[in-house]
Amino acid sequence: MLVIGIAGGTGCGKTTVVKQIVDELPKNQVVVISQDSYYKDLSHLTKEERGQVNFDHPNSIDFDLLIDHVKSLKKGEPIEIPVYSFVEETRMPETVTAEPREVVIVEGILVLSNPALRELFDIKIYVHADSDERLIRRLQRDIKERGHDLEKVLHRYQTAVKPMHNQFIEPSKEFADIIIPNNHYNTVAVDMVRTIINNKLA
Ligand SMILES: Nc1ncnc2c1ncn2[C@@H]1O[C@H](COP(=O)(O)OP(=O)(O)O)[C@@H](O)[C@H]1O
Ligand SMILES: Nc1ccn([C@@H]2O[C@H](COP(=O)(O)O)[C@@H](O)[C@H]2O)c(=O)n1
Repeated sequence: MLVIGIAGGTGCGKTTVVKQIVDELPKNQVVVISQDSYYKDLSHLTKEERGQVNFDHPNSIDFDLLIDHVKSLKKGEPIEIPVYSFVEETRMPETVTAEPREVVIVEGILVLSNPALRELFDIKIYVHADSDERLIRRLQRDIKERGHDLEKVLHRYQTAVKPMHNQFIEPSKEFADIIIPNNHYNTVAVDMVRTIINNKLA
């Protein structure tokens, strides 16, 4: 089994890069786990209280469960991935079953910042895009897909996203084996990662 960690700031293109990698591999060879699925359950808080949470701090993530799940997959055991709602800003009651596969991809802003999780990765990738580019992408996505308004996105960006990026995410770049520049779509880098995966699997 090959376990790949893919980190990078919000809007850098992690999900897009993962999709580009996975699209070229046989479906039954890959399982993708998103750190976003492991936001802690906040159903005991009101929606307004949940809106005040710093979702970019490592404490907002249930890393213990995420680490347990990666270890289970490595042992060949299936896992029950929590379902997270960005609109409700909490965990949903249902889970999704994921089976172990030859390639396991774990993607999320903080996946290279946690030492115990990092240790489980065979390949560590950091996707880089400049902060202005990421903010533009984030604004478009959060307004369109996550039901936030302009003021909320900008407030969060200034109070949580940017400071946490500088404190935890950007410094985790030093642990990466590969850094993918993604201000523009980077097909060459994606091809190289695919080749590395195919060589490892051969
Ligand atoms: N290289 C790129 N150039 C322009 N837009 C991009 C690029 N990569 C991703 N995007 C767009 O930016 C937004 C955020 O990308 P996404 O892959 O969801 O980032 P992340 O998972 O890192 O938050 C999406 O709308 C996506 O289509
Ligand atoms: N309820 C939430 C939970 C998280 N976020 C933001 O998601 C970002 C991480 O996801 P990416 O796909 O962008 O990597 C993170 O920056 C959180 O601020 C949110 O907006 N609402």
